[in-house]
Amino acid sequence: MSNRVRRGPLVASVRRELAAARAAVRRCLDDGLARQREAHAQLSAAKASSAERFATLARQRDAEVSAAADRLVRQTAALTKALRELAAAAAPDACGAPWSTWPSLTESQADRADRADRSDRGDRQDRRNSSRVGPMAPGLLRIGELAEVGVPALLPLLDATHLWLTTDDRPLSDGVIAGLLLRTLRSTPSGQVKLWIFDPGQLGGALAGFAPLATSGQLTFVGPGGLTGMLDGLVEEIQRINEQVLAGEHAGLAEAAAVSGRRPEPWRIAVLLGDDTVELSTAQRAQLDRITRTGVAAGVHIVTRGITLVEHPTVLSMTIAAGLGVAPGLTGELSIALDQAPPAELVTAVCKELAAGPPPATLDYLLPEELWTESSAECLRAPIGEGTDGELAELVLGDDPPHALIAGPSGSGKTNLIYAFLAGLTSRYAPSELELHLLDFKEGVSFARFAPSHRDETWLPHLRLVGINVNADREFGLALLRHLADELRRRAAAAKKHGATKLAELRSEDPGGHWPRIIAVIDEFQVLLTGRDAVTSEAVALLEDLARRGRSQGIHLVLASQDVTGIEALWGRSGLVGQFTLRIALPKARRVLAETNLAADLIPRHHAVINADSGSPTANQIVRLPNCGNRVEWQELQRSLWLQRAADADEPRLFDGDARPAYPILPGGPSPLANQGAVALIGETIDVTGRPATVRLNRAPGRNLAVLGNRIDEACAVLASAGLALARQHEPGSADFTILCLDSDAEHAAKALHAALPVSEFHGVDSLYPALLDLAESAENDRPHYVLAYALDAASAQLAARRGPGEPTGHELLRTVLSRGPERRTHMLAWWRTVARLRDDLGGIGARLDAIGAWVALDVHGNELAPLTPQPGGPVWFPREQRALFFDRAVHRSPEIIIPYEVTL
Ligand SMILES: Nc1ncnc2c1ncn2[C@@H]1O[C@H](COP(=O)(O)OP(=O)(O)OP(=O)(O)O)[C@@H](O)[C@H]1O
Repeated sequence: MSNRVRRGPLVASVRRELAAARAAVRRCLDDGLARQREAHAQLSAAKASSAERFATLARQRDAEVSAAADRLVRQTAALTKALRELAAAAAPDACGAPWSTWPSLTESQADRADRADRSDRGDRQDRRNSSRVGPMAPGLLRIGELAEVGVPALLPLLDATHLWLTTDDRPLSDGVIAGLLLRTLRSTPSGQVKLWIFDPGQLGGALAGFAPLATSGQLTFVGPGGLTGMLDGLVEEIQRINEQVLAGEHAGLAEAAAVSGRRPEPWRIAVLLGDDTVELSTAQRAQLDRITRTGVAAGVHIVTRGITLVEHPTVLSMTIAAGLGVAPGLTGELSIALDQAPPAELVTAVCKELAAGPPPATLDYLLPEELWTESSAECLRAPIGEGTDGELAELVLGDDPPHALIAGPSGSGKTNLIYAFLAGLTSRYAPSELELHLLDFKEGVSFARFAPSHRDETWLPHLRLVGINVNADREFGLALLRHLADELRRRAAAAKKHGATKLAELRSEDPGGHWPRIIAVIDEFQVLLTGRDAVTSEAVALLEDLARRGRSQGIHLVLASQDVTGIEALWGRSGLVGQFTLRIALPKARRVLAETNLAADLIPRHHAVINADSGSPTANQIVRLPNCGNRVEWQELQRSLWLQRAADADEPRLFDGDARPAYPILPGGPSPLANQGAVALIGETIDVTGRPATVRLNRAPGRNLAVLGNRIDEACAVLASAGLALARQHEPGSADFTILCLDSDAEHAAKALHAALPVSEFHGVDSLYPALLDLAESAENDRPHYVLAYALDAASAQLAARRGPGEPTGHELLRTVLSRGPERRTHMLAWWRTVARLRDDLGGIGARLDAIGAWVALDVHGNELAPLTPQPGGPVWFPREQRALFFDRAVHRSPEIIIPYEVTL
């Protein structure tokens, strides 16, 4: 029972709990079912809207993709543009321009000339600046375009890399090399890149378009056997540059150039075009490796096709296959669509232009901004061209160096250099500061432009004397030196008086004096020193004196010579040469610099080596000379200088060895002095002033003149000028003239003179005897009577003919007139065609010739004149056209050379 009782509450409790649990479960179930229903409802609703939502999302996605694509296009375009701009800046002008835009192809010769001309007229200073040589390497060089990107593919080369091409397409790779070379050459100053091309496969044919550069020394084609020499040469260059140019101060030429502002050495590029036949020897390989490792710093670059280069940071390698290039070191994986080779005619045209060099600067390059502002008290200083530093390079003459020697073979530009120096000097110094004497011993008229002429009335106001075509007239050179020696004496005396030891002191002690510096330029001066005769010995003595003492008196000599003989003529006289411390050597000049100084062999044309230390190799200055020969430019300069001259400035004296001096119009008229002896003019002396040669016909015995020789025109000219001059000195009608003409060839001239003289008789061979008889027997004692006899020896037979008893022969009469005439004021001026005939007429061998006090010899050799001169054996004289030897016993120690006048009757 008790168990039943006790079990009852437990059951009930369980039942309650079970009921509660059941209720809870039922509630849960209901909730679950409700949520299930709700979820089903949601699912149904979601299912209903998903298609639309998907479509929306897809739309959103598409829009974003398209916006991103747009952005990509825009950004790529901007990037490409920026890259292109960058490329254009990195590869400017010739470095990057497509071949079709290169001016050489599109610009005609005329356009180029016009462009050069326009730039010539530009501002002088700008031109000086623009002509300066840029020291830095050009930009990057275009070889094609990055295939996928369309951006230029650019390579560095100068001062940066060697280039090693491996290729299956030789023409394409050679085109790449040609393009690189052409761009490099065009974008560096002329002459600053030297090329070697080793092309054993085609013997230079692969890059034949560059051949014009070989003519100007910018390119060397290396033959199959020349590789060793070329590599050895480049190794030596690198070594030299390291030792002497960089000298431990700079890491490379690029750095040296950046510091100094000028490139001390050109770039050197060796192009090696290999093929299957080329196998480098061990030695060649070793040299190539050395160049590869060390070359870039020294500006030496290798560009190879098919020849392996050693691995080195400066080696850029590129593989060319299937028309594309891949250069991992440059563009990574990207391939390069390579440009076509430059057109062959473009290569040749550009190379021809480069070989010709840039158009030379001209005269105005040397002129100052303002004329005549400098003082020459201390020295004379003028530019003659542009030095390697781009600055004007000057010649200086003063106390040190005092004198200059210029040398160069024919055509090397000596005259041009002298023009350049004169332009610089005459535009800086006024004529009161500088006087010029110019003498040219060669045939030609290079200095004639500085004197007035019928074409141009102007002259160079500094010029006192100019001698042209003097080649045969060494005496004129001597005359110039004598003139300078006189001036030297005058200056030395003035310096002594003022206690001055040099020109600057004299000028400050004597401020009112006229003490310009004097420059005497003698071109082809060796002609003056060629003979072993009195002219040479006197010239050398004078030159020595002038060279030694001229320094302190402001007299400067500039001697120019074409070949060694001139210099050697001086070389034997070390004292003389030593004074010429300023040396100027034109290309290939020999011996003007010191023996060990070979610079003149290395300079290109239109350049000069200036050396102010007697040619010592360390004092070389290389100068590029402008073209100063242009006549029109000179005329312009000369006119502006001429217009500034002083109002009383005299014209310079022009001596032209090829011209006959005209009979001068003498100043004044009849002179009372004529009564003591009138003066016959017989020609012009070879002298700085062009002084007339005269014979005074006074009452002294022997005052007759003999003209000797066969040259009819000149003999007639001597008699005509003598007759006209004599007539001019007497009152009209106060003197008599008798013309004797014994040869028909001279009749025209004799009659013309007869007509020109106031009171004159004319006799031919028929009336010769009576005329001589009159003259011999004349009682007249005080009236001047001049007998002008033409070809007197032609009447020798008549003169010798015997007459009746007691009658004198014509010869006797003639001798009487000659010997007794002068004291009665009757003078004979007679022409004999040989000395022997003169002697025959005067009495034959052993005849005394005292009656001939003066003579003029034309084509007569010196030894034939022995009986007429005090020198035993006669004077040293070889007849020359248009020149005569003149001797007047009354005034001369030895005969002098004269030029018969050109007389127009
Ligand atoms: N710096 C220059 N630039 C351009 N042309 C030049 C230059 N120097 C000389 N020339 C030209 O070269 C030619 C020869 O020059 P130049 O007459 O001065 O030589 P040279 O040495 O005096 O010759 P020669 O002794 O035969 O008279 C001339 O036509 C001249 O115009």
